[in-house]
Amino acid sequence: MRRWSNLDSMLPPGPRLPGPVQTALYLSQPLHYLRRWHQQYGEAFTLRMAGAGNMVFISSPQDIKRVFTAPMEVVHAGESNSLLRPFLGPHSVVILDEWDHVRQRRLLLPPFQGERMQAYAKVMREVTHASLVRWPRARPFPLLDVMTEITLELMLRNVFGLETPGEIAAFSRDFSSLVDSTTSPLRMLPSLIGMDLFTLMPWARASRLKKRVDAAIYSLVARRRAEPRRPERTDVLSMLLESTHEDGRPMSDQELRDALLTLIVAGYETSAIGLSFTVERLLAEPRTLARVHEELERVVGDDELGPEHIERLEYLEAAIKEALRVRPLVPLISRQLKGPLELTHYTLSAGVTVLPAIVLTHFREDLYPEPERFKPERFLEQKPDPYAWLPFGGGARRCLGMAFAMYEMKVVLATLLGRAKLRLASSEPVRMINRHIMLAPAGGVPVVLDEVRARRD
Ligand code: HEM
Repeated sequence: MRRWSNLDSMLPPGPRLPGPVQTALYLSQPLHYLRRWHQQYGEAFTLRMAGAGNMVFISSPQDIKRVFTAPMEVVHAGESNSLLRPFLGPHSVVILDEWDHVRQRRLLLPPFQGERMQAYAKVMREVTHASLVRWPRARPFPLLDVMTEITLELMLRNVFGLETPGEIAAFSRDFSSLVDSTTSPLRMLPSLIGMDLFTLMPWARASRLKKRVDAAIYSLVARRRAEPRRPERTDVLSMLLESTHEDGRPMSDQELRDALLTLIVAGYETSAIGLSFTVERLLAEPRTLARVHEELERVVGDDELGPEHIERLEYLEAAIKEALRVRPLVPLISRQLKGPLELTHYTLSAGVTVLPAIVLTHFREDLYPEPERFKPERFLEQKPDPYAWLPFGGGARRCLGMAFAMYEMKVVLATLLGRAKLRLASSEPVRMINRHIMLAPAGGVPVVLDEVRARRD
């Protein structure tokens, strides 16, 4: 049904509260208010956010398809990430739009294509085994912490190609401190008004840390450029060093630095949250965990987990997809309109921000009957509809690391669940809370590890 707003005849309806009140409500409890306004105003609604103008939230696959398939001149995503420019650099794929974006993305794509994933499997498996034996026993600990250590190490080994424990530990320490010191909303403030905090305050802790991280990346790049080619190297940086622009130029040092930092920032925390939520859902639903165990026994048994098994772990893959549906760790994505965009019932004009609300789409009763229930079977025999299942966004901006993240989650979980006897530390449901722009598990999913079986391979 078409319901016109009384504020602007071209926009879907929305709350009539003053902009600052809408902003405050939304920021206080985003999920609660999004769901409430969705119920109240229907599948497309408009919020007027202080400083951000009109924001139209959409949730129907038909509308989402229109956004994902619109020409790149009409839908921009890089602009809203521009506050990350001082941190990620001018060549970061996340802050670029149109042809600049296409060109940079093409340079990064080859190491993230599906068939490349097998090259990363061994490191993923071994890092997980090594982590598991260090986990505390018989007392609660937050799963998210150990998952974050695993995914950060995997980025450093599989993407950066680091090999020695000393180098990995030094980089992890500086990088984690840098992320912690830059991502609080207060510290983001200067970037919001276009100021580069790192240049303006060279003495600040964050600026010093960034200098250290940058220096470590530049020295890694210099070392790798000087190194004779080693065919056994399968890391992402090896491929990026061979990547060339259309005119044959290799990527510059700054482009490589921006790419590496972007990949690690986009990739490690997201995957750790995805892993933690998947384990949490499986432990909370013993029926599904039993099916995962049965599949691991049947497909892997006493063998060393390898690519030939990973592709056959269909139930585990369906469980990960279902966990990403019920726990969409990136709840919203956004596009700025540079020209008119026709939705099913509205035509939006340039200047509006349109937001596919993943967290609303994933809970639509018409798409997912009993939407709150964790049912991996939904994804067992059919591929997800890209406009109804969108934990990785979509269109030309779809997560560049999607194949990597899905493969990584499968390998880490198959390795862990084959050996670890875990249980949730509390019977209270784990809530989703805001962490930066993501949704993370409150308390980091406290679990207890009762037993670790010896490696069977
Ligand atoms: C469970 C894990 C992950 C989730 C849920 C996730 C989700 C997302 C989402 C929602 C977007 C925005 C897409 C859009 O606007 O349409 C995105 C973008 C991106 N992701 Fe991921 N991501 C994950 C893991 C990773 C990993 C492991 C990497 C790298 C190795 C990565 C690299 C990127 C990059 C570079 C972009 C920007 C793409 C562009 O602007 O063209 N992500 N991701």
